[in-house]
Amino acid sequence: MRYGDRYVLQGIDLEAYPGQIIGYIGPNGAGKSTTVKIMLGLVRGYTGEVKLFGHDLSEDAHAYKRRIGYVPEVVELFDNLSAYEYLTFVGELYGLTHEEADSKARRLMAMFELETVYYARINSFSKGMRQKVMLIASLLHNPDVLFLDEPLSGLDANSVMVVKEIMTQLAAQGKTIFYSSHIMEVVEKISSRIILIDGGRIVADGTFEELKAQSQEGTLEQIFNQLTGFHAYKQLAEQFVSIVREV
Ligand SMILES: Nc1ncnc2c1ncn2[C@@H]1O[C@H](COP(=O)(O)OP(=O)(O)OP(=O)(O)O)[C@@H](O)[C@H]1O
Repeated sequence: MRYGDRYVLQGIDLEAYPGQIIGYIGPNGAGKSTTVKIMLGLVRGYTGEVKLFGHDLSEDAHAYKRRIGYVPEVVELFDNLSAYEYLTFVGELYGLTHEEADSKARRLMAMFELETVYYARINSFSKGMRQKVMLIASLLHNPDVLFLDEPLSGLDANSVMVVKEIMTQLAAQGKTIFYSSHIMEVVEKISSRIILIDGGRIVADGTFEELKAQSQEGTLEQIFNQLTGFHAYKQLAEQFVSIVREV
């Protein structure tokens, strides 16, 4: 995949299966979001083959989109709508009736203790509340594949535990979850498979135990640093602070 004359993905070759939670990680700008956007049909112009549920993406975009859920990293849209309006709108886009979407959305909001703000505008919500609304929106239509970009961002400690457990249970029921995050501790614990990309290429692909054995490092953070060739964090921080202190 290239933007202009710059290649941002260079031969990403992977297959994902039902029940996998794939921690899709890499440094800023590595190409994670671009991969996800290609699979969602949001960007075109790539070369190579992308198949979802065994069908090439170019065949019938509409049919497979109903089987996908997506939580984007940055949520700015639909701020003027209430949670009720937004969730029923999304539910209907995915083929639910208004009543089905409303009933499901209302009950899922209540599970996150957000029943009292169901009719409030999203622009009055905290970051964590918005994140919960986005998670509900991505799941209303019971998708088979989920793309989650920093899904725990802004969530408090209790909600983090609930959402992690929801992901585990969804995967146990055969859903495939693509999980992009920079929080290595969570990726390490939750993923059944970890794919590390750097500079548009896959540099590691396996279970945490396999990656650990290959790299002889103890934590995913250390494996990440080793495989992306980054060791100089202390010096970098020192230089940063010394510039800050120049006045
Ligand atoms: N629309 C675009 N036009 C031009 N270049 C782009 C565009 N979108 C992304 N890029 C470039 O493609 C590269 C990969 O970006 P991408 O957003 O996929 O990275 P990422 O791994 O998701 O990063 P992050 O961890 O920061 O979210 C970056 O160098 C970025 O500048």
